[in-house]
Amino acid sequence: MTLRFVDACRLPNRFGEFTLHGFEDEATGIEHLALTHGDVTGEAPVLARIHSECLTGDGLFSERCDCGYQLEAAMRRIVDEGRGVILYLRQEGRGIGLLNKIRAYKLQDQGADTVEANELLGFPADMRDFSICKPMLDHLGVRAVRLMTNNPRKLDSLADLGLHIVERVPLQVGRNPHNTAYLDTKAAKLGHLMKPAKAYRPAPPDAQGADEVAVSCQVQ
Ligand SMILES: Nc1nc2c(ncn2[C@@H]2O[C@H](COP(=O)(O)OP(=O)(O)OP(=O)(O)O)[C@@H](O)[C@H]2O)c(=O)[nH]1
Ligand SMILES: [Zn+2]
Repeated sequence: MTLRFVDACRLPNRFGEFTLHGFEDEATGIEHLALTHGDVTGEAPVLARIHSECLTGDGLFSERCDCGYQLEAAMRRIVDEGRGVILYLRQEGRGIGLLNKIRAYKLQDQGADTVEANELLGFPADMRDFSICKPMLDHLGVRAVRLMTNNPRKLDSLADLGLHIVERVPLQVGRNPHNTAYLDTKAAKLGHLMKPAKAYRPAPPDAQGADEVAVSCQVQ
């Protein structure tokens, strides 16, 4: 794979001031993004999120998954910390693509779980390839990361690809009545490290944002 850096620009958003970096994987033509906040170069490990595209969760506010909540929480934590990086990888639907994810969601509407739905469509449970991450982080000058994730397989894949991960930072947010079964399947079948959840309680009226939703919904 060949990574080509295209350009970077300011990206202020409602959480803070980010720089948006655009890349192309020349082997596949896929465009990937990185968001940085503060100075991410140097020896000190950087708070990082490697986020797989989820148009439905990240852009359309879907409650079927936890992706949008995780993205928001990651941005808030990075801004609170003063520095950090998010790789936004264009690997929608754990790599099966958006239209196949819609097919998989329909099968889940009919009773399949998230793993069975992929398999019924002829795909493995997870088709993602994380090999672009190391060259992206190298380009940004990131040498070591504290990675926000609940997925131990992702940690193993990234470590095998040469990423220096000094710590896993849990990122358990956004449980709600529409994604409870999905999150439980991720824990049971895909090995995600999830603390047990209490029954869902609505967030208090003054709670805003992903972290607050998590606090109101999950056992700490
Ligand atoms: N095929 C498929 N993909 C899904 C489904 N729900 C979410 N996704 C995709 O799953 C990807 C996110 O993966 P997750 O397993 O939620 O999380 P992860 O990135 O492995 O682990 P974390 O770092 O803990 O978030 C995104 O690309 C979503 O589009 C689903 O039901 N079927
Ligand atoms: Zn999602």
